[in-house]
Amino acid sequence: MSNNQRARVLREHNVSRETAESLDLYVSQLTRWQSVKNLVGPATLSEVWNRHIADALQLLALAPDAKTWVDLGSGAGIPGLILAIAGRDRSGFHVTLVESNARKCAFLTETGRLTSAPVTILNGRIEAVMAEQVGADIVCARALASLTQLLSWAEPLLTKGTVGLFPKGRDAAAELTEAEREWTFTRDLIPSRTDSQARIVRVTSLSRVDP
Ligand SMILES: C[S@@+](CC[C@H](N)C(=O)[O-])C[C@H]1O[C@@H](n2cnc3c(N)ncnc32)[C@H](O)[C@@H]1O
Repeated sequence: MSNNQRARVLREHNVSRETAESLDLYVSQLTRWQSVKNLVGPATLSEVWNRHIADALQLLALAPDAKTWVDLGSGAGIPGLILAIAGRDRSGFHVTLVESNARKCAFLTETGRLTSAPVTILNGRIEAVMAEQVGADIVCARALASLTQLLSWAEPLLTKGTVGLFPKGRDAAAELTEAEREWTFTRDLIPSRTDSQARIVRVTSLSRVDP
């Protein structure tokens, strides 16, 4: 793991010493659990600061005033747990992590506790818990499903004022075209800071296309 990569990410995201220490703890937990639980793609661990930490942190800058976040299909806590660690000094900051896999939830619970991250971990299926998340400021999800599926899951929130932030790869424009067959929404395609081909889709004011 490159110390240069770590230093650059911490500098570019203006991370405090205390938060850097907690992110180090997150990385050491991820590395320790990875050997037995395979939480992230094995090839990505050597680039964890850019591929995972910076990729998550860039979302904070897109919603500087948001306090309540919901991360769908959180996996190893990307982006949700990383956001909670970085945002934990902000008053009222809280992230709900929704993850159906129990062993990933065990990792999230232990690592959330060790890093004092303001998280609630919901070990269940997204479709079963969305109604209780209405009113959140932001819903996000990385590497989970097509944009059409994400909008469908997040409909109870996105139709009531929540903003969606969905990191997507190079097919973001095609995913938007497909989603616009079923949904009407306001959207921006924001260039990713970690991958020149990737985009973050920001969605607001969702409604279903009239049949
Ligand atoms: C490919 S992983 C991505 C994890 C993480 N967001 C990331 O970017 O590394 C997708 C995760 O979503 C979870 N998942 C898939 N469908 C789900 C559902 N319907 N409800 C809750 N979690 C789900 C899986 O267990 C898995 O951990």
